[in-house]
Amino acid sequence: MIVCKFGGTSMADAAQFHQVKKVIEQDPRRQIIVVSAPGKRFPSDQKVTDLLIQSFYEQSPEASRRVIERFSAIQSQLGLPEELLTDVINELQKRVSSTDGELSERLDAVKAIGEEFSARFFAAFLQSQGVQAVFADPRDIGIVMTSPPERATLHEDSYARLKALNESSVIHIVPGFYGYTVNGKLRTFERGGSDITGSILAAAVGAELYENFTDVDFVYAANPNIIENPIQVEEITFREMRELSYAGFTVIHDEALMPVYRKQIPVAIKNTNNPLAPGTKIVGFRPLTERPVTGLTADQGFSILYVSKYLMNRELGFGRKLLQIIEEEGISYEHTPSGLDDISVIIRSHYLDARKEQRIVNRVLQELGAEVAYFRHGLSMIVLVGEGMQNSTGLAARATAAISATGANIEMINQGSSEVSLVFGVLEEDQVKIVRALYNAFFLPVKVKS
Ligand SMILES: Nc1ncnc2c1ncn2[C@@H]1O[C@H](COP(=O)(O)OP(=O)(O)O)[C@@H](O)[C@H]1O
Ligand SMILES: N[C@@H](CC(=O)OP(=O)(O)O)C(=O)O
Repeated sequence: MIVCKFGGTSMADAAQFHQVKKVIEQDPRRQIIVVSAPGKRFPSDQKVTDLLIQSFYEQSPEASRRVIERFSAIQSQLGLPEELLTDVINELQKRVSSTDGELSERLDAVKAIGEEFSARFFAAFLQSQGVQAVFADPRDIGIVMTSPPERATLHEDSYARLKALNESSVIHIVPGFYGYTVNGKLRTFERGGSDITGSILAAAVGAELYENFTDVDFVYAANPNIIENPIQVEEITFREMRELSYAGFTVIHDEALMPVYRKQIPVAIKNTNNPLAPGTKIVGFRPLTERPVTGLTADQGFSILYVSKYLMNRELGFGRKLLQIIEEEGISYEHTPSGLDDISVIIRSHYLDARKEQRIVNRVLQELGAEVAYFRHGLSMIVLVGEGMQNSTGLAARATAAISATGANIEMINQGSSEVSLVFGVLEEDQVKIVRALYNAFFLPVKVKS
């Protein structure tokens, strides 16, 4: 049994529906198919999920109209029953105008329309082509979620229920991205969460492989939107992929790796439109290569809380108290590089606003007796990742030299959460030139001086 996930670009229109059907028919083991909402048909297009969010917040008839237009085009081009489109229209109108529940719950219900109807339409299309396929409602098969809305996680009891999918002989078309709480409340994962749905199902049924289909032939050593023709990564460890996915590699969601990793189920990242290409294998272990760094990535939208107090390192519990203040504001943090008399806390900027920042600074100065405390914004995190890094001497020096040669300042350096990553905090405006400099330093053949 193979579990496949097809992302938004793979489900973007009727032609892609035909292509996904072709891919499924290439291997009879492809029995559980997770699909995302229709994504971009071309670079400047909009994902249906983004249009649904607009239709919710802006109560925008234009955004709702464009959602219906996307599904209408698929329905008419595939000759699907009109009732399916009517259902989309009715469900969209009902959920956007609902006043039942908290705002974030109502938003989840609207966002999930994209995946639900992508799956319903695709199942209907396969049936119209004589394929034994059914729409698998997350409520019925047991994708049980825990709160909170928008970033729910799977309830551990789900695995026992989902295992039953193993006994089925028909192809199950499962909408990604969402499930239901024990009280029947719809909850979505974080953005990009259909990857998580696929991983959960693969783990639950003990799949021999989890195939994550997207629109690129490989995972590349750097974002192909920044580096032209980047080096292909044919094999990568779970640990490396998690570090890279966490900080900007949008090709797979970082939380999608743990369920399959626990069961040592291999993952393959493949291209829906070039399915016979080998793709990138995500494995538990791989032999080290001559290249210590496997990939590099960048993610922007970070802030830094800088705190300084003489002899801070001698004050028992100073760090804990500082992080307690952050926690009491409902903020999670990313890194806390520190020195003898100072400490920095790296935070994703979307958690912050002027009033929160002022409250935090005041408490740090008054309650912790800090001499200096302030926020800096507009930072990017650049992450170098590689299993070979831990045994590679001089790597940090090579990286800092490459960054310094661009004229950019390094605001922060930190060992990542595992010894396979190194994190540099830089100004957002320097991000692209630094990614290019690091890519040249670690991936381009060294130009031997003649
Ligand atoms: N290192 C990388 N390797 C491959 N793709 C990457 C990388 N970093 C970013 N990407 C981008 O991720 C995109 C695939 O993710 P996404 O757009 O979410 O696709 P899907 O719709 O299949 O979920 C690729 O088209 C590519 O532009
Ligand atoms: N459609 C949802 C879930 C998802 O995973 O989409 P994609 O597979 O296109 O990244 C989102 O945009 O977040």
